[in-house]
Amino acid sequence: MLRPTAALLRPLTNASKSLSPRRAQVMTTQVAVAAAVAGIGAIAYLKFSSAAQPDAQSEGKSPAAAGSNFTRPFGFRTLRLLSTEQLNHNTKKLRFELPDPSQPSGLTLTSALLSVSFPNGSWIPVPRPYTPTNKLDEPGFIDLTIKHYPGGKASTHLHSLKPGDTCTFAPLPQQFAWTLNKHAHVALIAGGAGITPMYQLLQGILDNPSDRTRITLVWGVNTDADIFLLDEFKALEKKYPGRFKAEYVVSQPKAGSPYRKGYVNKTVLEELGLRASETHNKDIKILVCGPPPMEKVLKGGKGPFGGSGVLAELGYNKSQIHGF
Ligand SMILES: Cc1cc2nc3c(=O)[nH]c(=O)nc-3n(C[C@H](O)[C@H](O)[C@H](O)COP(=O)(O)OP(=O)(O)OC[C@H]3O[C@@H](n4cnc5c(N)ncnc54)[C@H](O)[C@@H]3O)c2cc1C
Repeated sequence: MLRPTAALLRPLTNASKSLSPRRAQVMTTQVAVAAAVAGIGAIAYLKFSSAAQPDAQSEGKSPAAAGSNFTRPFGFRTLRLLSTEQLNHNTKKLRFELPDPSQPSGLTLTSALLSVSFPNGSWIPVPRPYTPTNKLDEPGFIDLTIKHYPGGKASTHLHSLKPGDTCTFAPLPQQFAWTLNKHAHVALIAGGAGITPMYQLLQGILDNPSDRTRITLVWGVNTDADIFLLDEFKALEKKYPGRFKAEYVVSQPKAGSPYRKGYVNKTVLEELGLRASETHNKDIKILVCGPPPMEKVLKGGKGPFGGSGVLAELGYNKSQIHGF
């Protein structure tokens, strides 16, 4: 899984490694002081820009300057919440206004934003990545689909926001770039809120008339009530027969549930035609996004003793698999 803060600090750590021990120590101290000062400044900036209700807002304009959506990595933007929609018992769609209402976000497929919030007026920023789920060419807004984890710092704060409130975001460096028609088939295996990058990607693929990639979506959830986007997926299956198929796997289904019961395991994936040896999987990419236990079962554990996962047992090699 992505570790945004580690990625931010990596260049500083690498720079100090190549110097003599004494210089490195002095440099490290200077860098640490500079980083602390910059950090405090950045926190103050983010805190006040997040909390601010600038004059522009009272004039009905977005808090950030117009003409500049997310075009630079780590270019922070404070966005105003336009509306919220409850999608199921624990998931909300939050629509934020972009600084330039005439332009789309500027994000590319499989992008995520880093949200920086200050829950309950705290001075300690809580950075968390979220994946926009609206079509990326839509101008003027981004939608975030956020699951509430009880006690979760960022998700509780974001679920508490009301239209007019603001939150600060920056684009994260892309971990996986989608290339048009590079693969004949893509299998998207999601668990819980891990559906969001899959939804962003599959909309981008299917909306692009030049992209012919076939998509199999497998979404594992705990209960029937956890499923949302059902109508959207049904409509896409109808619009793209033979190209898009969604399968739901529910670990604790209600009586009479129409969905497949259990976890996303080897048997389920075999039954869905996802064995590597099958002819239609000759040129396949497997993308996985879910809670750590699910990712471990599918991709195997980390390190030499991590063991192989279900996808290796199905015949896939590491280069065919990407985890968000
Ligand atoms: C690249 C990327 C994109 C993401 N996109 C989205 C998105 O679009 N929508 C979305 O809702 N989330 C998304 N997430 C997850 C999100 O960043 C947060 O981890 C999540 O909202 C929980 O944060 P929190 O501060 O509320 O919880 P925390 O305060 O960090 O944790 C509180 C409790 O929740 C549990 N918890 C936290 N995260 C998870 C998890 N992922 N699965 C199971 N239990 C968990 C913890 O065990 C803990 O007990 C994404 C994560 C990554 C890495």
